[in-house]
Amino acid sequence: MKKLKEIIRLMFPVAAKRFPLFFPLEALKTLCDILMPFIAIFVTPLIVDELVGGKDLTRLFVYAGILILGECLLTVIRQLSVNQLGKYKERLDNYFTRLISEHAMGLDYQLTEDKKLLDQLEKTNTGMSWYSEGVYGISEQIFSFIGNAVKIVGLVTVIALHTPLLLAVILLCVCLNAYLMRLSSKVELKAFERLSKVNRMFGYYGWEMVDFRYGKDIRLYDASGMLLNKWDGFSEESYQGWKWQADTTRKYSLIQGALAVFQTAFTYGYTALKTIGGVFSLGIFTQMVSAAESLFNTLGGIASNITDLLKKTNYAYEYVIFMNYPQAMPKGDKPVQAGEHRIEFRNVSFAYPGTEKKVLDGVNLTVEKGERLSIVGLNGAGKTTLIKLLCRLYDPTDGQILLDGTDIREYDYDQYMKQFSPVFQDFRLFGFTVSENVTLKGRENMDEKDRLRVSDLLKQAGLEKFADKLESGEDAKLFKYMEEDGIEPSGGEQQKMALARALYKDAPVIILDEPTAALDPVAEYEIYKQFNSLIQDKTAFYISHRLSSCRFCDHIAVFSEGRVAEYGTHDELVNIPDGVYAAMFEAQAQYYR
Ligand SMILES: Nc1ncnc2c1ncn2[C@@H]1O[C@H](COP(=O)(O)OP(=O)(O)OP(=O)(O)O)[C@@H](O)[C@H]1O
Repeated sequence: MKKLKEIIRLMFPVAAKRFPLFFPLEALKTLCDILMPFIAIFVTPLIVDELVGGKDLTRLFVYAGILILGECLLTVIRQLSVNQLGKYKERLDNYFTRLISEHAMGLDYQLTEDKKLLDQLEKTNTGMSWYSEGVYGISEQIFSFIGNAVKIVGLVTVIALHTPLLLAVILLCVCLNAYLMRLSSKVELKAFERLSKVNRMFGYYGWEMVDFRYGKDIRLYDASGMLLNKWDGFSEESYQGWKWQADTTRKYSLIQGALAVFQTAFTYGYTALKTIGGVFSLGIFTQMVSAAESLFNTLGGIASNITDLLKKTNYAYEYVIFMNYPQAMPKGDKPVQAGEHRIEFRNVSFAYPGTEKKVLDGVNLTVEKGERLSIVGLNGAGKTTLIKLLCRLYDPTDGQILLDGTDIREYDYDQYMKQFSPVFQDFRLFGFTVSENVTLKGRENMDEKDRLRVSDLLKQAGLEKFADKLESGEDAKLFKYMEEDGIEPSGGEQQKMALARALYKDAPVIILDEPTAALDPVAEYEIYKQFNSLIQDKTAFYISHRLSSCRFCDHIAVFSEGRVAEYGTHDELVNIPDGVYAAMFEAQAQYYR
């Protein structure tokens, strides 16, 4: 009950606000459901008694008219409501899926690799869409429950007035039925728990196999066999889950069928005996039979409402858990000062969540306002991790990062995130147009100024010729996977687009994490030159394995095993005997001599 209350509190106002007619239509449908059986129950005995008794044609016509017109009217209203409600089903599902995705995108980055959260997301999506049908499924059960409860009061009164024994037998059958339904739904819930991880993995491998981005590796490394094996494994596990559910609930379904047959036989036998004995008129006989049948169905209906509601509540409650999932990092409310920033890493150490190994170990580093710092080091030295901490994708395990002297955890998170224009090694372009990828604004929201700026930035990022070649210019859509006429930019072109995106954001701190790895040496030189003049007084971090980029920087920090092994200018570092930087520089220089 507590869970249902939470679901109603969290979901219903949102749904009512988005679709104001949904709940009134449910109420109208319920009203028709309540009235419908009573027309037949009260009018049919009148017709039967009139046929075997008075045989007055006028009365018969009036009764038949009430019966037919009433049922027609209610059926039409009900069908129209059901039809309208059906349209809301899909829309409600899409709307809540959107809310789930919106919430997921707002969660702290480090939670994206939290297995518990990923399982929760899977449970929320399948729980809402498949198992509970979200607001649509829950409200359908609640309205149906209310309708059935009102009907039961009426039907019990009608039957109890004539035969309390029949009422007692029906109630007994219904209680047994409800108990069996409860057992079945417990089994189903267990299967749902068991299948949530399997479904996630199943979905993951299913997508990977057809994802264009994996196409090259699949073909060249013959990975299809391995992927299919994985998929077969999860497919079998999934089948076993469903099989277990079907096998376990089979006996309950069989007993439920037998109960329905017994109840019908008893109703007809008992009331027929009473009619033969002269206790009931023929009209009462028909009234009792149809009221008993209706009561059995309605009681069965209400029992199924309760079990279904309990079951759906458990599934839909996954949404409540997900929407209240605790964020991983504390956030402050201090405003960030406008302008350039001074950044200080003070004794920063870090191990990734769920791991022991310190990827950063006591890092001390200061970057003054407008300074350009180059970070170099071997693979796995911790360079990208340092940037991830600065961008608050993770928080340090120990130590502090200060922006203008204040711990970054104290700042308003959204404002803080606006201070950085990073280009990560594993940046992603979206299936949008070129200009949308740069601005991350829909075409309809871009004005002339934005368009001019995009052209200018693409030029500055070295994409002038690329854009000129495109038939629809900056409105060209990316990726064939998304659009038939989608373009497939080369790795270098994609990297340049990511650079244009960073320049468009125009944040006070620029971070380039190996932004030139896919660029040819001429483009690399041009980009650094352009960037250096474009970013003016901004504070900048450049991570690169090509030490030539260090020429553009004021200082170089050499990382080794999570520590700053060396720090200084290029001239200072190349002269350290047996220094890490000197060795790296010498190794690279050899190839160019
Ligand atoms: N999400 C993660 N979870 C656990 N360990 C991670 C994660 N990301 C990175 N690591 C580990 O942290 C270490 C440092 O990685 P990082 O990406 O910071 O190195 P890097 O210096 O940028 O290397 P490269 O030059 O190869 O880009 C590596 O050993 C890596 O395996």
